[in-house]
Amino acid sequence: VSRFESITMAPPDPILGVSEAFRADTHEMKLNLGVGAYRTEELRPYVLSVVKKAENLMLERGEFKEYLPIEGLAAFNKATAELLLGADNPIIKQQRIATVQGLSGTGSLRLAAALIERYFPGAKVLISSPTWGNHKNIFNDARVPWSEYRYYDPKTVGLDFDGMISDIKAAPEGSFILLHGCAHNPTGIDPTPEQWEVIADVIQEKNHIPFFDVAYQGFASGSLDADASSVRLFAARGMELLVAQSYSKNLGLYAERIGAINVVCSSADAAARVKSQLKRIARPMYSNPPIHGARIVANVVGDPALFNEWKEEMELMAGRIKSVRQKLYDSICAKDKSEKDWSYILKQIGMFSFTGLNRAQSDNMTDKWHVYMTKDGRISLAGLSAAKCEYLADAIIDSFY
Ligand SMILES: Cc1[nH+]cc(COP(=O)(O)O)c(/C=N/[C@@H](CC(=O)O)C(=O)O)c1O
Repeated sequence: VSRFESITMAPPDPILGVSEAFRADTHEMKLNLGVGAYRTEELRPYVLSVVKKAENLMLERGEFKEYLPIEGLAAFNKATAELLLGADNPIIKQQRIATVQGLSGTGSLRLAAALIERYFPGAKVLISSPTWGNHKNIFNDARVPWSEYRYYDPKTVGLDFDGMISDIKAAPEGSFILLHGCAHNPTGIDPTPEQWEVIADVIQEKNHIPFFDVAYQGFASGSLDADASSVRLFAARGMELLVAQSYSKNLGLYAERIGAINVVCSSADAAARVKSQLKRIARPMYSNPPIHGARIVANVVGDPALFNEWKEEMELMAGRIKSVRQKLYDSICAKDKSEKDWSYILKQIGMFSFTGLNRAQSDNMTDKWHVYMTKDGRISLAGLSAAKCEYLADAIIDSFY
């Protein structure tokens, strides 16, 4: 008998497991709308041209592969903080931000969770209901207690703002409030600028700590600055806050695992101490981060021509998703003879559309139509081509009724 007899088979991941099922499907019309990964109109993965240019530059230079410092590549850490807050943000000059390169968004969230577990015993993290599927795993494994604040209102397929505010108000003082900086996953519903002001008010009133997950900066609206406006609003109020960043989507660096955890503190001294403890957590976890993705980001952001070309490519990617969102909406409306109001599909922003399909209806999408999506009713528009919108509209209407 094996010594590992007690280890049972783990269930497939709710998001990454969908791609596994998709690959196993041989049906010619199969469509993968599961994982949030950008695809071109031809439904192929997309390597941004600025990434290829940066990599050619790096090859020509023939750079070393020595260990990075525990906190990561300095040029990357500088660039990522400036992208987040704006290069001229006084916080940066005052050295009040602790930035540590992380293993993309997930690894950065995990570092922050470990810091919370170690230095805020008993503190809770409030996460939106629903939220990105891996948030609960990250805090569970880091042994950080969490609870949910209301976010999605199924009646309006919109934001339950009053519920959100009252749940944040009711949380124990000094809780961490996990907020999606832009392009909320899975709902695609973001607070308005006015609502962000109220969210900041209640977090300040209750002495909570804002904790942003920014995985789509520049990818949601096409503008790096617009997508960072929620974070910058809180920072401008002088609030201390945490921000996890990812370059998986906006620079297409998914498998390079490049991101960062940023902690904005009220003093440079506090930032230095926080950074030192983040390093102490990272060293036994993975020692130091991978260099390739960090160099790509630093090279793209550091070269004005590449930086501008990146912004153009982000607008292109965001533009394709917006147009395929519109085309899906038009296809559904043309086919659906009922009075149902599908406009929520248009109002949502970012990579995803929250269709409102329940578990059984989502199963029908897969079992009958070979459309792969997460069981919470989320579809990744990044995996949809204009050519497939009619087919998807048929599948959605068939599954809804
Ligand atoms: C909100 C959010 N935060 C963090 C991540 C982590 O991404 P990373 O590659 O670790 O930087 C993702 C990824 N979301 C997509 C992929 C995934 O589930 O890992 C998704 O929701 O499909 C998010 O949607």
